[in-house]
Amino acid sequence: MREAGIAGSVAGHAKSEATRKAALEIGFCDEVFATATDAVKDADLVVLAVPVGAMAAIAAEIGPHLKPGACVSDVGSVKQAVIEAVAPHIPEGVDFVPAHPLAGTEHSGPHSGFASLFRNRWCLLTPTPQSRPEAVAQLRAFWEGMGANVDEMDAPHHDLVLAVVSHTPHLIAFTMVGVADHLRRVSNSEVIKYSASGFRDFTRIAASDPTMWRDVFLTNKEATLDILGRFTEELFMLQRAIRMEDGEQLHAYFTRTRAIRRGIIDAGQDTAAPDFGRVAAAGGATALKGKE
Ligand SMILES: NC(=O)C1=CN([C@@H]2O[C@H](COP(=O)(O)OP(=O)(O)OC[C@H]3O[C@@H](n4cnc5c(N)ncnc54)[C@H](O)[C@@H]3O)[C@@H](O)[C@H]2O)C=CC1
Ligand SMILES: O=C(O)C(=O)Cc1ccc(O)cc1
Repeated sequence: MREAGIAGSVAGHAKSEATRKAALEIGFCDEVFATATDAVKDADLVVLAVPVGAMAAIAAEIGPHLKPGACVSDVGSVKQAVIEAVAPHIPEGVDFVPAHPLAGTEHSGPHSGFASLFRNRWCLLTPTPQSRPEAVAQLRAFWEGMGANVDEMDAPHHDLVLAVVSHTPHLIAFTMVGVADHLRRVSNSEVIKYSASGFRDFTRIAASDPTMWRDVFLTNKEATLDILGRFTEELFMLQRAIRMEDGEQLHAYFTRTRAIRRGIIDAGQDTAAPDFGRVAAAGGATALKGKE
């Protein structure tokens, strides 16, 4: 936001004093507040950036303190649950436009952010029937200003898509690292030493924040279980093919998956920065304040 010049000023809130201090030191925020209610005062845009399971509590806290005409958004990895948690606390005259930038790392905290994080990455907006088109357009411009490509979809579809492309793959990575850890015949040092890039990426993903991922699976339960069920069916089919030494089936399967990968095109676009006002960021909630 700051690099793109789309924030007049950024106010932040995080519960931990160390996080607030770090956010100021690295220039992530112009000011930090010990309470979310202070951070959102006079903010034009408030971005909730807490684990999905903590969204309801922070929305309830800030609800009565939001400026009329403000827009509330979030970056949660699951969207239906966030809408259910946040929407009841949004007062009349304040917009709520849920969003999910598909960008991040296994690291957490203010030091994990960097200006190019969202460049050429997708940000999915899942407006509710109550989200005014003007607010949706403004939030789109906000994310495009940081270099993101923006798409809109409804929240249930978002949650299903993410179960396929992110949530279930993360679960598989967590599981595979757990399996390697249990296998006493292969030491942890051998796992690290000899891991090819695929498994190394599993271990990177397995280092992601446990609270965040617990909340993702608890709140996107149905879609994750649906995809996981399909995954295990395919896995059993491949397991059987290996047992039966059915090379033809294995080859046909891998030929199909290779074609899918080759069909995936990385399309990116840079967009112009919108003219945004003053931004207030909260470790847990980020708020954009009036242009000064
Ligand atoms: N890390 C990633 O790669 C991505 C994360 N997300 C989503 O963004 C959100 C935030 O994740 P990160 O920024 O990675 O986490 P983070 O750990 O860097 O920041 C989370 C903040 O929430 C605060 N917090 C935690 N529990 C809280 C509670 N009960 N009440 C109030 N504050 C609380 C923490 O103190 C911290 O300041 C999550 O909903 C996550 O699903 C979305 C895209 C990518
Ligand atoms: O670290 C990775 O590879 C990620 O996939 C980061 C990530 C985590 C959660 C999201 O909702 C979006 C992106």
